[in-house]
Amino acid sequence: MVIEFPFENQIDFWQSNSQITEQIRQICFTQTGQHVEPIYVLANSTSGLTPTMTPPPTLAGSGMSPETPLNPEYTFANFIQGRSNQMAYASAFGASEQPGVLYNPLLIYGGVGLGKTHLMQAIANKMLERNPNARIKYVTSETFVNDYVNSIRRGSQEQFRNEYRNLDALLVDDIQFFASKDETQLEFFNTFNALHDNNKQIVLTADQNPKQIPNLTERLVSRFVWGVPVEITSPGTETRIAILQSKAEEEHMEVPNEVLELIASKVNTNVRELEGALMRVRVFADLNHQPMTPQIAAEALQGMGFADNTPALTIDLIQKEVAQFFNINQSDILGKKRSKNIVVPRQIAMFLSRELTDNSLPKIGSEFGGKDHTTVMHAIEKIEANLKTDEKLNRDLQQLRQRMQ
Ligand SMILES: Nc1ncnc2c1ncn2[C@@H]1O[C@H](COP(=O)(O)OP(=O)(O)OP(=O)(O)O)[C@@H](O)[C@H]1O
Repeated sequence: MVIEFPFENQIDFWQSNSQITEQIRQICFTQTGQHVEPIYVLANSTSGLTPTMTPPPTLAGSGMSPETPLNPEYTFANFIQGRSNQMAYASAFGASEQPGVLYNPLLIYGGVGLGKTHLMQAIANKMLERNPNARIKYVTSETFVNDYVNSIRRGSQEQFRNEYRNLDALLVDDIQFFASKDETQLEFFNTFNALHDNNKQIVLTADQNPKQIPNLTERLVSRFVWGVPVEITSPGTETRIAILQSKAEEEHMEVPNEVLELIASKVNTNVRELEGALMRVRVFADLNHQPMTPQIAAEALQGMGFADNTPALTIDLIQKEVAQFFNINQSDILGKKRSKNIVVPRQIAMFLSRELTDNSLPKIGSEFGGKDHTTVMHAIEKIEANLKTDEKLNRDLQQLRQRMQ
């Protein structure tokens, strides 16, 4: 599938290929309802992007797939640990410290977008940091299958074996696709043994425990679970917030905590969607020339199929929004100052509290620093009267309502 992607207005916001890839994943998911992996991002010269993701050279004539480059951004340093991935992190880190020794094979399994590939590649990146000449091959199981089939077709099995067995580490992503491919499973079994017998590191990922993957031969399953099969599950709320904070920092974005909390509360599926949601909120806010507020975030994520748990509008939230809008402090709104730049926002906040919440006049008064209900009534009448003639007031109120819906 080829997706034409309207870079124009949005290019400023995407500074790295990984972000673009993430965004494309999101778009593919929205359009097709399926998780697909974009292969290459081709950028033209006017887009302002350097085409760093152009296809790497093929191994001419060998029938072997082009090398899949490791993503240098997948490191242990930027992987956030939580209860859901602690074991996987510790085992992967252990494998990177002493490849081929303790955690061999290392099998990480769990649902989509939870960090399996990240950890797998972090091992390889760490190994390369220590020894830039380490021979490491990263493939998906589909690539392994294709390479094997091509080697049969071309009679180049010797070359295939050289390619896959003379390694310091072999990383195979998504081994569930070996299911039902008996000949490939036998070839992989032999590859596995050759590497393992020589204490070379093997790292595998799967979408579920291999014992539950149908149509995998028993001897292969027994090899897969030989070392330490570790599961990654969906991160809890705190870990999701920490991941968002780290992502925002990486991208030099200043995002208020309430916004991160809102995104984390809505997107509880996987980390890929979590990151996509953050980017979506950022782009949405920028395109609308609005600051990132919980309301804007909720609007940006509307209709994306995430949980609708937008916090109910409260008087406190209205006061905060109005204060931010008029560039004053919330304490000014609650206080007694009588200067015009404070009195008008205070009256507006009271007016909106009456309009947008179910609170009574006495309750609103008490939440505005213990004021009497007649003060609230006076404020509401004043705003209603001014709305008949004051265009700016109409515009301000319109914008405030939009922010809070
Ligand atoms: N704990 C984490 N800390 C920081 N980033 C994370 C974490 N978990 C996942 N990510 C990020 O989420 C995105 C998806 O992760 P990754 O591709 O590793 O998932 P996966 O489990 O391999 O998914 P799939 O099964 O779809 O291949 C990546 O950008 C990765 O960096």
